[in-house]
Amino acid sequence: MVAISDTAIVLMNLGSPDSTAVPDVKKYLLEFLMDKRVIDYPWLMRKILVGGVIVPKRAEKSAEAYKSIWWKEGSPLIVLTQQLQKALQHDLEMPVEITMRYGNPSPEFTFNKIVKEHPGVKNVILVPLYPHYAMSSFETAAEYAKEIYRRKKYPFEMKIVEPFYRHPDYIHAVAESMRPYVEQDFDHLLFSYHGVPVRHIRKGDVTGGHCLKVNDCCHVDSRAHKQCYRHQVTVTAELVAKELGIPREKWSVSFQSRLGREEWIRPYTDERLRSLPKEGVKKLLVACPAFVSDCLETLEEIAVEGKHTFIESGGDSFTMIPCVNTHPEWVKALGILCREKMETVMV
Ligand SMILES: C=CC1=C(C)c2cc3[nH]c(cc4nc(cc5[nH]c(cc1n2)c(C)c5CCC(=O)O)C(CCC(=O)O)=C4C)c(C)c3C=C
Ligand SMILES: [Fe+2]
Ligand SMILES: [Fe+2]
Repeated sequence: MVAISDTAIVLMNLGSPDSTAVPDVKKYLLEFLMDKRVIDYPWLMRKILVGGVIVPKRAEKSAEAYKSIWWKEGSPLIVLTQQLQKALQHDLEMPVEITMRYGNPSPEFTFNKIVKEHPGVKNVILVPLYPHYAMSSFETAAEYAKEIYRRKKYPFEMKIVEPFYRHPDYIHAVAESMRPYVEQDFDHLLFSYHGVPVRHIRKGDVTGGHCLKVNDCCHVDSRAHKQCYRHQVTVTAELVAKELGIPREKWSVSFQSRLGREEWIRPYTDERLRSLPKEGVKKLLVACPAFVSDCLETLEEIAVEGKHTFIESGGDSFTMIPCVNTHPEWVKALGILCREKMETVMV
C-alpha cells in the first residue's frame, strides 16, 4: 500500500521489445528508429532506410542478442526499472510508476493508470532516466511525454526532471556503485558511453559555433553545454574519477553502439578495446554511466562482445561494472532529484 499523496513520480526509461520473438523485436526497432529525433532524416528517407534496410537487416541479429541477455522475468532494462520503482516508492512513500519511450508501458497507459488508481494526484514528476541530454534520449522522452500529456488533457500538473549529469548525489551514487571494483587491482578504467552521430552534436549547438569547432570545446565555457551530450558525459567521467581518486592517466572515455555509415563521436569503444592492450593495459574495468539500468548495450555489447574484443587483442582481464540499477545511493539520489523538483514552482 502507498500513502495517499497529491504527487506521483513517473520514471521514464527507453523501453525494450515485448519479447525476443523476431516480430516483437521488429515492431520495437521500427518504433525506435522511426523516431525523428533518433534518425533525423526527412520522413520518406527515414521510412525507406529504416523499414527497407535497417530493420529487415538487423531484426534477427538483434533478437538473438536479446535472447542471450533476457531474464525469466523479462527484459533486464524493464525488470531493473520495475525494481527501481519499488525501491523509490518505499523511500518516498508516494506512488511511483514507470513508463517507456518505446514499447510498453507507454506514457498514455501510465498516465491513465495514475488517474484511475490515484485520483487524488495533482502533480506528476516525470524523470527521464537519462543523466545526459541527447536529442535521441532525454529530448525525445521529454517531448513525447509532453505531447501525450497535452493531447489527453490529464487532470494533473507535470514537471520534468532535467539531465542530472553533474548533480552531486548522482555522481556520488555512480562513484559508490563503482568503488568495490576500483578498490581491486586494475590498469585502466574506461567510461564507455552510448554514442551519437557527430551531426547531432552540431545540430544541438545553440551558439552555432562552439561544439567540435572551438579547440577543446567541452572544457571551454559555453551556453552550448546545456544541450551537449559530449560535454555532459565528459563532466560525469571527470567528477566520478575525482570522487574515486583515480588519476587522470588511468581513465578515459569512449563511445559505443554505432549504427549506420555516418560519423559518430569518437573515440569508438571497439577501437579502444583493440588498442588498449597494445598500450600496456592488461586489466581493464569498463563503466557505462549513460545508462542507469543494465540493458542490451551493457550486458551484451560490453560484457560479451567487448570482453571478447579486448581479450582477443591481448588483454588479460575485463570487468564490466554494473550500472547504478537499484544501488541504495542511487535510490537516495533519485529521491533527492524528485524532491528538489517538487519544491520548484509549477509552470
Ligand atoms: C541512430 C541510432 C541510435 C541513436 C542515436 C541512439 C542513441 C541512444 N540510445 C540510448 C540508449 C539505449 N539504446 C539502446 C539500444 C539501441 N539503440 C539503437 C540505436 C540508437 N541509439 C538501437 C538500434 C538499439 C536496439 C538494439 C540493437 O539492435 O542494437 C538501449 C538498450 C535497450 C534495451 O532493450 O536493452 C539503450 C538503453 C541513449 C542513451 C542514446 C543517446 C545518448
Ligand atoms: Fe541506443
Ligand atoms: Fe559541445
